[in-house]
Amino acid sequence: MSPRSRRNALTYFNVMVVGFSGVGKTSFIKTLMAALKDEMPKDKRESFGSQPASDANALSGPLTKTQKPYTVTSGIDVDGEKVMLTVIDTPGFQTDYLIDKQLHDILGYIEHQFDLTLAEESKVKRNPKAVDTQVHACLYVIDPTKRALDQYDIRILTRLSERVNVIPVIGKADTLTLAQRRRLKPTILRDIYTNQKIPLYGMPEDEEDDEEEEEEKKEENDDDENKEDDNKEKNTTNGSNNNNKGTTGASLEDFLNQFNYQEEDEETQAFLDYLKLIPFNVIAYEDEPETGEPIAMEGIKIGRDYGWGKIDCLSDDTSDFNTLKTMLLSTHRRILQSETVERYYEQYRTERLLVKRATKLKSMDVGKKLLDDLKRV
Ligand SMILES: Nc1nc2c(ncn2[C@@H]2O[C@H](COP(=O)(O)OP(=O)(O)OP(=O)(O)O)[C@@H](O)[C@H]2O)c(=O)[nH]1
Repeated sequence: MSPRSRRNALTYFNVMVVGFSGVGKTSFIKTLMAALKDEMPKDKRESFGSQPASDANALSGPLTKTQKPYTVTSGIDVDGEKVMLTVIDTPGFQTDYLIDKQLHDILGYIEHQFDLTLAEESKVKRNPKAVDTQVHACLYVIDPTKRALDQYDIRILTRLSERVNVIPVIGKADTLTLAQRRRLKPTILRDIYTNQKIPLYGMPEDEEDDEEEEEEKKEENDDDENKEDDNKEKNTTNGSNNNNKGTTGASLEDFLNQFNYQEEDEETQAFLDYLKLIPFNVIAYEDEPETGEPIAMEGIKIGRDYGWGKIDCLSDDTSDFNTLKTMLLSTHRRILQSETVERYYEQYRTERLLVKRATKLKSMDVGKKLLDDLKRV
């Protein structure tokens, strides 16, 4: 697509926010929408025309507990490109008993969007204006009161990452001191990368299928001169085109230390920047209890007032909110979109086809058996 037609085309980008109850999911979404609204003049917003169905009023008024998933949509301009951003808020996880049921519902929502694409693809005449509702990214908001991920977080993250690009975020980061932030981050990463090997978005993968391993060994024997390159190819990053692999038992920091940032291409640099920052620390704005609007503060549009000090939610000095926003909407958006199609949707489609084939074969077997039985009668 030429840069010009890319500018005119409308692209859909859908982000889901998931986590335990009370970690600040709805507040984060309100902060994101407020920040985007602030960046984009009203007339430009209106130029997007009709928007996909969304619960436009869901974010207005005082904060309440989210009871069922809902979406909020906003047309935004990203580097001259029209993006229809939809954010999906989900009810927070609560008790052990409900976690699997809630997880099942969330995964069901994600899979339903794949089914919609499958149905559209199987039409003789496809709708060129079909809305892309696939979930391109899922922010998992981690409870800042935890010292590390617990078994539930690990279970949820593992299941989610089978279907969607999962990005870890620490909510309410203002409730942590700098030392606490510094301790929590590596602990979370150790669990995700070193101990549990959960393939979240961008995570280096160290598991190779046997075929690949054998091929590499063969290549090493065949061409000694290419040894150095082959070693580099032992690394692969989830969601990236580069082939950089982690080493079993090593930390994410060890993995990152293998790179010479300046010498890498733009996409690898984008991944290195991302991996250095996860899990992102975010702080949501403080709302007026009656209206739900940001509290009024001199010189700060969206922030929090502690009495002893104020913070600007958009300032890079206090949180990673701004960086996360840029990463999602600008530097990583296209990769997240293509990963959704190439990795998750394709995987889902293959699974569905296999199930269909197995059912067909089973019914053929049953039919054949019936015929055989009838012949015998
Ligand atoms: N200090 C602080 N408080 C926050 C922040 N974000 C949200 N809160 C507060 O945390 C409480 C819960 O926030 P919500 O946004 O409703 O949390 P949620 O995860 O959507 O909760 P559920 O709807 O139950 O799933 C509210 O009292 C918010 O004001 C934050 O960044 N810092």
